[in-house]
Amino acid sequence: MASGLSRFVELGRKIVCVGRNYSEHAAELGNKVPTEPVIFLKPTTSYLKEGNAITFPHGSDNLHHEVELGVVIGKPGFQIRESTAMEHIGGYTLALDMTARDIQDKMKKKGLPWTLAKGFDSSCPIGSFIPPDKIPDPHDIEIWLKVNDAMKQQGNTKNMIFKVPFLISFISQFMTLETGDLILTGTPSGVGPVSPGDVITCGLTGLATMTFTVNK
Ligand SMILES: O=C([O-])CC(=O)C(=O)O
Ligand SMILES: [Mg+2]
Repeated sequence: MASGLSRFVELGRKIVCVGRNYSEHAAELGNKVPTEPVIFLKPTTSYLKEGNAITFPHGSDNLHHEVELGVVIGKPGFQIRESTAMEHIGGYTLALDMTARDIQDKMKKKGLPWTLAKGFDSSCPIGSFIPPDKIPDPHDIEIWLKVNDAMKQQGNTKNMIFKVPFLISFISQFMTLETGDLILTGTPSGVGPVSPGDVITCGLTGLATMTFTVNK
C-alpha cells in the first residue's frame, strides 16, 4: 500500500500525540491517570521511514522507546462528533514515539513544554500504511516491542483510557484534523532506554512489524 503511505508521509501532515493513555504507563513514570487526554505535537520533520536510523537528539543520554498505534486521518474535520469520528479514519500505522526522557524530565519539573524531548528529527519512526478494513476494531490489537530480541513492551489497545473516536472528537474541538494527519494514541507500559547500536523491532500482532536501528 505504498500510495497510502505516501498519502500521509509525503503530504507532511501534522502528528498529534496522546500521552498517558494507558494507566500502567502513567504509573510507571509516576504520573496520575489523566481525566482528560494529554495532547502534544511532533513536527513533520520527526517522521522516519524504515531503512533510516533513529538518532539521539542533542544533549540527551536517555532516549526511550514508546510503541504506539497510529491513526491516519482520511477525511478532514473540525469539531467532529464522537458518533461520526470513525468515518474520519483513513487507515492506521505502527509508530514509535521516541522520547528524550532526560530532557522531558527536566521540562516536566519546570512545567515547560515537551517539544524538544519529543519533536527532534527521527523521533517518529513509522511503518507502512494499514488500510482501515484490516482493523475493524482499533481497541483489540496486541502491540509489542523488543530491543535486541528482549521483549520490553507488550500491551493491548483495549486498555486505552480514551478510545479512538473520543480522541478524534476531543482533538478536533481545538484543531482541524486534515487528511494525512497522524494521531499517536499513547504507549502501553514497559518504556525504557535504548543505546547506540540497538535494534528495535515492534509490531501490531497479525498486522505489521518494523525494525529500526539506533545511532549515536
Ligand atoms: O512521555 C510520556 O510518558 C507520554 C506519552 O507520550 C505516552 O504516554 O505515550
Ligand atoms: Mg507516547
